[in-house]
Amino acid sequence: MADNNTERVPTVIADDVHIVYRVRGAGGGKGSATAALSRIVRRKKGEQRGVRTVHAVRGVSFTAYRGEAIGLIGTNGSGKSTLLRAIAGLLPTERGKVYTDGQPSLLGVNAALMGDLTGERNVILGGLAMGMSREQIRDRYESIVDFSGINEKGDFITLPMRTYSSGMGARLRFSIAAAKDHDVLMIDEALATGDRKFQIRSEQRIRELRKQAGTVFLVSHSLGSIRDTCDRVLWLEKGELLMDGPTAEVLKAYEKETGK
Ligand SMILES: Nc1ncnc2c1ncn2[C@@H]1O[C@H](COP(=O)(O)OP(=O)(O)OP(=O)(O)O)[C@@H](O)[C@H]1O
Repeated sequence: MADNNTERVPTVIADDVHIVYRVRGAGGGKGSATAALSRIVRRKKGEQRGVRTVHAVRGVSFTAYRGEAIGLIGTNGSGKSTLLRAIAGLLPTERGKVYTDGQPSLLGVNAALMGDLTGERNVILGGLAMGMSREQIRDRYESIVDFSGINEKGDFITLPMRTYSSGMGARLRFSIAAAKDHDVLMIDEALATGDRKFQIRSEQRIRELRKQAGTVFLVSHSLGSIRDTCDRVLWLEKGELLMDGPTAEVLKAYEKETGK
């Protein structure tokens, strides 16, 4: 555990957070009897015509502290990515509040890099987007590319990113984000797409980031990655927080429930 963990400085506080998506133009199947019935039910509930709602996160509360690495687990569609996006300030809360210390950085497999630009240009773009100066990017460029391992099999960094495999893209995104120290770094599935060698490197980097007093959130279906990296786990199911506790305890309960 990180030394500074004893101070217990909160970095993220989620207080009864509810997130609701509104999907327009999702009426569907106008003519059928079931569609007509569901329209009537929706109108009774006061929903707007042609707008469906998805209540993706339901009353989640927790406090994250400096030096913690927190895993987020749960079956598909349980609300993990939605919760991270809300913490990053990318989604408004319907009810409840998220308080953060500094600006959390969200690193997802869909992080906005440009497919038509080379890996090289994307390192610069991603670095600037994270608030690094051009000098800082220049200084760290080599180590970012080395860390990503993109050039291990040839000069791929000078090719457009759309030519990368999904694993290569995810590795480059992680490497760019990991080049900077973060107060709160949130990683959505990035590790699962890399190979074992890269996973070990990134797990090591996550441990370093934690030592520099940051908080790391990791969403993953790979329980191995969660076990190796996190000391605390939040288990979400149907948008609700089912369990919040030490990794071994929560994973044991999750494995029992899911039969993994
Ligand atoms: N942009 C969106 N518009 C409407 N509904 C959405 C949107 N994104 C997610 N949802 C819905 O919100 C719920 C939670 O989705 P979310 O992506 O947060 O789950 P997840 O736990 O990260 O899933 P997975 O493990 O499959 O990545 C799901 O019911 C999903 O259909």
